Amino acid sequence: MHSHITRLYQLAAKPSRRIIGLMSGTSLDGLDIALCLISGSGQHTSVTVEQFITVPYQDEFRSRVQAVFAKRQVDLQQLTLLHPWIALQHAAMINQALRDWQVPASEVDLIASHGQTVYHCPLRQHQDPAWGNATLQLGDGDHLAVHTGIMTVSDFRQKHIAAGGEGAPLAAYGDYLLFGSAQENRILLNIGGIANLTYLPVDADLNKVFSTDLGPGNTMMDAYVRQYYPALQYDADARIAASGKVAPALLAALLQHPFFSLSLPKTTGPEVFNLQYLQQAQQQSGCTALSPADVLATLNCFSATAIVRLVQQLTIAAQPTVIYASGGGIHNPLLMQQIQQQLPQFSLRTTAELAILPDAKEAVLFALLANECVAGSSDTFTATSRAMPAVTMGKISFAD
Ligand SMILES: Nc1ncnc2c1ncn2[C@@H]1O[C@H](COP(=O)(O)OP(=O)(O)OP(=O)(O)O)[C@@H](O)[C@H]1O
Ligand SMILES: CC(=O)N[C@H]1[C@@H]2OC[C@@H](O2)[C@@H](O)[C@@H]1O[C@H](C)C(=O)O
Repeated sequence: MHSHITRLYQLAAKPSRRIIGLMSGTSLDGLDIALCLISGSGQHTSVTVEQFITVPYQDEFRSRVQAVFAKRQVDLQQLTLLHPWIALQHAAMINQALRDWQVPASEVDLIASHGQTVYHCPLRQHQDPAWGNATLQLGDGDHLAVHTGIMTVSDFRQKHIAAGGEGAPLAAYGDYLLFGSAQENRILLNIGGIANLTYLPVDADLNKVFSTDLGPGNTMMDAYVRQYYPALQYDADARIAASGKVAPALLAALLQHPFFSLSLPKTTGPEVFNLQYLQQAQQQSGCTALSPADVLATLNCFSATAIVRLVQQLTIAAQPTVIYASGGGIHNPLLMQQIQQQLPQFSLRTTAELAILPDAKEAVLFALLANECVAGSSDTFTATSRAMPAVTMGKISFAD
């Protein structure tokens, strides 16, 4: 037997594993690195986040990724070069974080790497029956493993698609393992570039658990700010949006997108919700002469309304229901205020109240998926629904 396999076997048998979860999301703001101590697996999983940092991306990283990001036509050489290059950038960020935390690589069992999504195209989006669901994440796992010296699990989304899903959201798996409650229905709402939620009914009956994308979280607001205020990356604390007025006709046009009428669960991305879509909605509604502040106020309200409408569609058993929010959108006070105002029957909190830092949550979820990949059991997820195929996800790369 190869010594790699022996090591993998020993790793799977340990009572707890130290796993670095990585998330590089659609906002392109930075790499989230969560150093997690994960005990057990399946229903018996518990996590302590020992360290967390978001390493901001430099302009060079952002512009190289943006050259292909969510674009139908790209330079194939650039795409090919990016695959190892992103992994090398991420490896350098991990190595630096471990030095700062004074944690030797030999004390880390695994890296769980989401990679960088560059294109997401489920069948219901591209609508060409000759093809199926597809998604592409760059940042090769072998390069990460070799350049950190740490065994790496990567490319989680392909197995979900192979087993009948759309490749996203994968949040339901980790949310189910960590946050099920016997006292209350829980909605885990993540507001990143794209907003998604996981619904966990009381007792977290696996047949009813699912996660779905909701529509744009920050992505359209960020894209607009980056175009009209080139010195800014986002509308910090919604200062610009708060100084504008919502344009009802534009809001109504934005809410017409067919994505909102698709059945649940569903997925989307900046391939759909982007500035081109905004321009189209402005023309349709005759709102082409709005001030940037009014456009941002409307986009902010659009994201809030898309989230609220989907939550209102859920069939929720008659128990108290609490929304636990995470992701960068929780730092947007206008967005959070609109969500709470439009959903007065729910209490809106953050995952900090469940002992997981809201900014770290997605990185932790990928660490959990890697833990399941090496130490989980095929009995944990038994649902046969399209939402949560019962498969382990991720590909294993050895470091030598
Ligand atoms: N103080 C703030 N005020 C307003 N918005 C903020 C603030 N801080 C962060 N954000 C928003 O959060 C975004 C980053 O969110 P996050 O890191 O959760 O996204 P992501 O992980 O890239 O997205 P996804 O989950 O869709 O892949 C920023 O681009 C910005 O829009
Ligand atoms: C294809 C892709 O990268 N999708 C992301 C994106 O960011 C948020 C939303 O769109 C979600 O579907 C997903 O990420 C989270 C982590 C998920 O899979 O649960």
